[in-house]
Amino acid sequence: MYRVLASRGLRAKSLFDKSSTSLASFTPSRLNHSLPFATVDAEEISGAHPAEVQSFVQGKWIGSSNYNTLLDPMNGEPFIKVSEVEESGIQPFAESLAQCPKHGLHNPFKSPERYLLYGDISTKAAHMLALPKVADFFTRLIQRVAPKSYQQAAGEVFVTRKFLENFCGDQVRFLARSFAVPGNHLGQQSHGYRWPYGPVTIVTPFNFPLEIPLLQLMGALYMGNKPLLKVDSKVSIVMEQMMRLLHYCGLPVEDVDFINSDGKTMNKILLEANPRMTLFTGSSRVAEKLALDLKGRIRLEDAGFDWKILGPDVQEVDYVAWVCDQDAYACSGQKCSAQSMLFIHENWVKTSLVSKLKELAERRKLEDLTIGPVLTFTTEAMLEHTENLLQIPGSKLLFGGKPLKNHSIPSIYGALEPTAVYVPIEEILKDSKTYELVTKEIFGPFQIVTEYKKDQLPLVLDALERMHAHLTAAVVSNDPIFIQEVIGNSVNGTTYAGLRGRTTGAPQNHWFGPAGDPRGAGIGTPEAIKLVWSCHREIIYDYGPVPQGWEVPPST
Ligand SMILES: NC(=O)c1ccc[n+]([C@@H]2O[C@H](COP(=O)([O-])OP(=O)(O)OC[C@H]3O[C@@H](n4cnc5c(N)ncnc54)[C@H](O)[C@@H]3O)[C@@H](O)[C@H]2O)c1
Repeated sequence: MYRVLASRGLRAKSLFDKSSTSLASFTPSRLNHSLPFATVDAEEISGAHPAEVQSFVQGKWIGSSNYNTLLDPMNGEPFIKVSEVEESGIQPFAESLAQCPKHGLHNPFKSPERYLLYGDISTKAAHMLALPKVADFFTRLIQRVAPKSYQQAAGEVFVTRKFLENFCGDQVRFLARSFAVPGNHLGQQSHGYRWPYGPVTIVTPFNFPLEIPLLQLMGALYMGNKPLLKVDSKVSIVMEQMMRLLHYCGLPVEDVDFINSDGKTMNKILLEANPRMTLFTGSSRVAEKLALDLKGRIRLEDAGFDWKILGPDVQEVDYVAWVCDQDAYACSGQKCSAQSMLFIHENWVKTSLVSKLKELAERRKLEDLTIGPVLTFTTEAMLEHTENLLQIPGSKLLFGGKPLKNHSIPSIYGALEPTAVYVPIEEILKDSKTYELVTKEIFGPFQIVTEYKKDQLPLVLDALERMHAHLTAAVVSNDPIFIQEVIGNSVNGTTYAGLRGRTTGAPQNHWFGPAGDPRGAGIGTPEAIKLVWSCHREIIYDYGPVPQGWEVPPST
């Protein structure tokens, strides 16, 4: 079986290997009828034509009789059947991971040609994603399962492509660059190497169905690990199709396993298969549980309660209002980097900023998915949270706070107008119960707005100090002294500073991840890949010669 599958992998690879013309001839017009890797048509998936999602283990696609039937978030039709592995079916996944030694599939001393192989796979996959038909396929597929505007979904595909372009050619081997330091005597030198962990697991959430899993998966592979990937079943169809594209681009079939399961089953695999490293992206609740279960062998990208501070210098009100709207409400607020809390300096309060923000939020509409279903909070839960906040003295609803109208979003999901609640800064800090209520992450189109006077910056900094999650932040000001003070007194891992500062944006060209936690992971850049997916190994060469006339010295 292994041989058959391996040769299938090789056949797929040879489509490219014949000559570079095979890619060139893969033009949009040829793609009009079908994509050579895809098993679904993003447009056709429906209650009448449900799609099926499979898992992949030990080189083959597998189904199961245990289906998780997903409802179309736009109309409630049962439209995707995810064949989920049950606890009784985890053995092949654990066995497959166990086949990979701790020293990985490759490392600087073993199979170095695989660094080049992954440069080639990245080149081919990037070319594929650059084809308009393929980019459109993934954009639409993302939209079907994690409804967001076409532009937002296309942005995810674009970042994924750019990331792959960054690791073409020799760039994968450069990730494993080592260094050497001269030793104490002739023949001695110490060399520092980036070493893989071997068998690893990746667990990712629903909100970026392509970008998060693909970037982490490739990072793990580049450094020589063998990953088992689990994506939230609500959206795993996207990565299932991407796995097929990667196989088409020459990914060896035995290098990655892909599992669909619920959280409990995945937890069991993690305990039984004992991966050497796990990358978890998702809620803090699950992150903390896994950190204990896995005895710390984990890196985390967890909750975001992301803040933006508008500094004392008021400029470009229209632009800043627009960025605030995008940060808080694009993807219906379901970005881990979404603006959760806006601190407005009194100088901005005198401007039309909030009314402009309201206007921009109110032009969002379901038809183009600039506002849409919320996948992990119901409408009732978000309305109840709003009500609780409005009990705080001095608080008020700035806009929103009502369910969306005229839709067929099923009630298991949320449908809320873009919402902003004002809470006075003194009240936010008054007691820990209020603080916790105000800083609860609502993964939907929801933000807290507060104001501060020029002598109240210490209160703002105190509010930041008390937060638990330190993912993204923005200091919107061109005043270097103000920026210095805020940055010097805070910790968020991805912080934008300057008039054009935003909280969202996880492109492939800068680090994205939390700070202030030794378990914190990163995504996107060479530094993130090296930190998350490799450890340091030092080899001290000491060849000699032993000095002439050397004698056994006294013991020490
Ligand atoms: N920091 C980041 O980069 C980042 C990125 C995206 C999302 N997030 C966060 O993710 C959260 C939203 O996602 P969610 O609510 O779907 O997260 P979640 O924690 O419920 O689920 C994330 C993944 O973990 C799996 N899972 C759940 N329980 C598990 C268990 N016991 N063992 C193993 N796997 C388990 C789920 O099936 C899913 O695949 C938000 O808090 C958001 O801020 C963070």
